[in-house]
Amino acid sequence: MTALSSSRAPLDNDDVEPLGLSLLELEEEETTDHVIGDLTITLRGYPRSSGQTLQCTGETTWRGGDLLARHLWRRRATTASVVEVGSGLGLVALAAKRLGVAPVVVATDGDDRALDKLRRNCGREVAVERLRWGDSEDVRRVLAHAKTGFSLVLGADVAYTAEAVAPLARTCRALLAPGGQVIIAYTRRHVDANEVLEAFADEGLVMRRDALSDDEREDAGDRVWYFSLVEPPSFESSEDEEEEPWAFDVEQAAESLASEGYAVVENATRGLARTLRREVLSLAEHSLLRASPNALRTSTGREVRAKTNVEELQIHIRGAPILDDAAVVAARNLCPALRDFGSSEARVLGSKLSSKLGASLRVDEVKAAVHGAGGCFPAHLDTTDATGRCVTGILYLAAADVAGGELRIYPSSGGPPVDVAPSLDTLVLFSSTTTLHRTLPLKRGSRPLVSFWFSSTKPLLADRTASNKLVKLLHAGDYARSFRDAFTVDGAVEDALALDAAANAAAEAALSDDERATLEAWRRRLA
Ligand SMILES: O=C(O)CCC(=O)C(=O)O
Ligand SMILES: [Fe+2]
Repeated sequence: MTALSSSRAPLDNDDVEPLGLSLLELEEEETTDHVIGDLTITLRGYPRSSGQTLQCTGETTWRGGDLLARHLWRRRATTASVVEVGSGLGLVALAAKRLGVAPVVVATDGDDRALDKLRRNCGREVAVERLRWGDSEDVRRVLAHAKTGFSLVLGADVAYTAEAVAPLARTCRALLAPGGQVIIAYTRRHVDANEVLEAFADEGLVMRRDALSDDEREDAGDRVWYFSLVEPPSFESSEDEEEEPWAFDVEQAAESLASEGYAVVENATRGLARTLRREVLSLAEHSLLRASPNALRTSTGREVRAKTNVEELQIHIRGAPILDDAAVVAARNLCPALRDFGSSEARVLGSKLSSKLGASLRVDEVKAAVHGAGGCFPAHLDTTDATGRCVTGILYLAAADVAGGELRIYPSSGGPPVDVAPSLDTLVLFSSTTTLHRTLPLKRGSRPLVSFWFSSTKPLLADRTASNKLVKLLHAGDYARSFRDAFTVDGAVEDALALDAAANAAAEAALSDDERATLEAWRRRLA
């Protein structure tokens, strides 16, 4: 079984070794009846219990398949054409055909043994094609049955190894017609549901977990769910996708990110910034942005001061649970470039950075924001490592009339702060975990931007925690000022700042001789 085959999860348990195909010879095939509403579908294949030991499990049926077939029966919706990926014995495809879901139904599998049984079960009723996920030749052959793509793409129990999920998602995307729907019955096994959702989102297929009906929940227990598309993906011509969206040397930026902890690029896009600016401003006009949840908090998390004059909306989050939010759905419909940014431009940037940095970056979040008069972020790090976020990107979208509102970066090298004007089409990338930054108060105009974060499962930028302690001491005055600039100062803010000053004094007293020497050299250089 190769990663591209569409056979199904063989094992419930990672500890169970696949015993090899020879075992197939020992198993007796059997005929089983599957009751789908008022239909009975008879299939020949290996008994379900053998799924625990067989390597090739397209030859038995699985609970996700029963459930998906029943879902079609309950749904009673008709459509133009159906394709099933990883059909196995053919239950879902046969149900689709016999329920009259569509005049065109195509069953597929990537595994030769499964295909034999699939062909036998489907007879002349349902067309059967070999489809190895990610294989464009196979996709082309399947698409011969529905020239503009299939209006319904189905898959049951198809997310069985982590490596197979990306080719699966790509294949579903390639088979889908404009305006079509994808329904995946997912069974919780080795691959986390969020990984599946992310892989589909990476292909522009933003899906969510659907609620099961009571009957379905009874059948499915707590291990099977459906995912379906929240919104149709965009179907711009594929040439557009191929075109490089970024107008700068990403390798060079990656180098600077790795060595300095940040990179600043002007004229970063080929016209995208203008479109995004229009879209982000339209979100503000439609009152779809919300007050920033950032606040000044005590070390116990209690909010001391809310953040003012900053409004924002998360647009893309991996796993996409946020799409239950009506404002986000409205925003995504209103703003196609913003909607696609996470799965197209940001993703392209992430994969280019990845190859340079030797890691695998994926888009973790995309957020649109508009900062108004006085809006300002105090000095902070974006994350302290637990979330796996490693790189922050901000694409600034302000017009020429903007004054103030610079991003101030405090380099880990101990050099002077770097101020970046939030001008249209300026992109900043920096280390989310180690680059201390703030913004300066906005004096005139507004400050629209798109910020995004990449995560990685392994650390890819040098750990600068040690030097950052010194950076914070080096800029302690500006650090404190940034809080006064960002929040209306009252007794509680003064108390927080006094605590911070005491913490700095203690940290400075505890420095090693080497650290003290470094800090003093930095101070002399800045003076
Ligand atoms: O608006 C900016 O330039 C930076 C905002 C920021 O630091 C953040 O959202 O974490
Ligand atoms: Fe930040």
